[in-house]
Amino acid sequence: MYIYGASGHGRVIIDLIESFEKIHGIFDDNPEKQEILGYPVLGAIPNHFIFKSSLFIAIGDNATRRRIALDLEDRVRFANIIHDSAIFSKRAYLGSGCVVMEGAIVKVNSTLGDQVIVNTGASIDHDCNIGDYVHIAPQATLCGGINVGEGSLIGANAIILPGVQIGKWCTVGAGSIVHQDIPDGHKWIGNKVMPQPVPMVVGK
Ligand SMILES: CC(=O)SCCNC(=O)CCNC(=O)[C@H](O)C(C)(C)COP(=O)(O)OP(=O)(O)OC[C@H]1O[C@@H](n2cnc3c(N)ncnc32)[C@H](O)[C@@H]1OP(=O)(O)O
Repeated sequence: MYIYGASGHGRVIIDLIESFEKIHGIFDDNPEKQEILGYPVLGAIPNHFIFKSSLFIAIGDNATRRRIALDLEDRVRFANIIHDSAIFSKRAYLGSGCVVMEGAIVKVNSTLGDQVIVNTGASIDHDCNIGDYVHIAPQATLCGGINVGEGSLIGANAIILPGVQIGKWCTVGAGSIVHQDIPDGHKWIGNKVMPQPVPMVVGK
């Protein structure tokens, strides 16, 4: 597997996979990144680089992960990573480029889109629909029947009550309790939605 991204999330992914997966190379556009956890960083991906295995985009920022995935989707297959300690229902589904980290749970009839991060100990209960480029942060709890739109961040330890619909490119603050639907592009902090939307990601 190749890895794109040599910052914090890159370290997490290397640490997660290196015991069972050969790392063929690590890329990062930032020339100052020369080394990560003892592995050399090869710089940006050259234009005509031929990948001999799949790639994982190890970038936590949802909009950046989306941009890179759209740039590279015609050139390489994206890997999925599900840690051994995660519980991923045999009746749950996922796209490509996703990671389900240590102790996370994805239950029956739930679906992850592409490039989704289900971080450490997060719990996605039955019949949830998680859009592309979403990040469910550590220990967040999604009850049953929740939709999370493309690009949204569910902060650490947030709780989303059953059936809530969260729009695209929303942010839910750490530790929040979300009891109502959130429109596209809005931020929710604590127990209420903020009045002003944030700019949505459009185009490539
Ligand atoms: C492995 C990992 O690290 S994965 C990383 C996962 N990331 C997270 O879980 C972080 C999620 N992000 C947050 O919780 C952020 O604080 C946000 C997005 C909710 C708010 O960010 P900003 O819009 O920059 O707001 P800002 O920091 O200016 O705070 C605005 C107000 O909300 C308060 N506030 C910020 N976050 C929270 C929160 N989670 N809960 C309650 N209040 C909060 C601030 O104290 C401030 O209050 P004030 O106006 O009375 O001073």
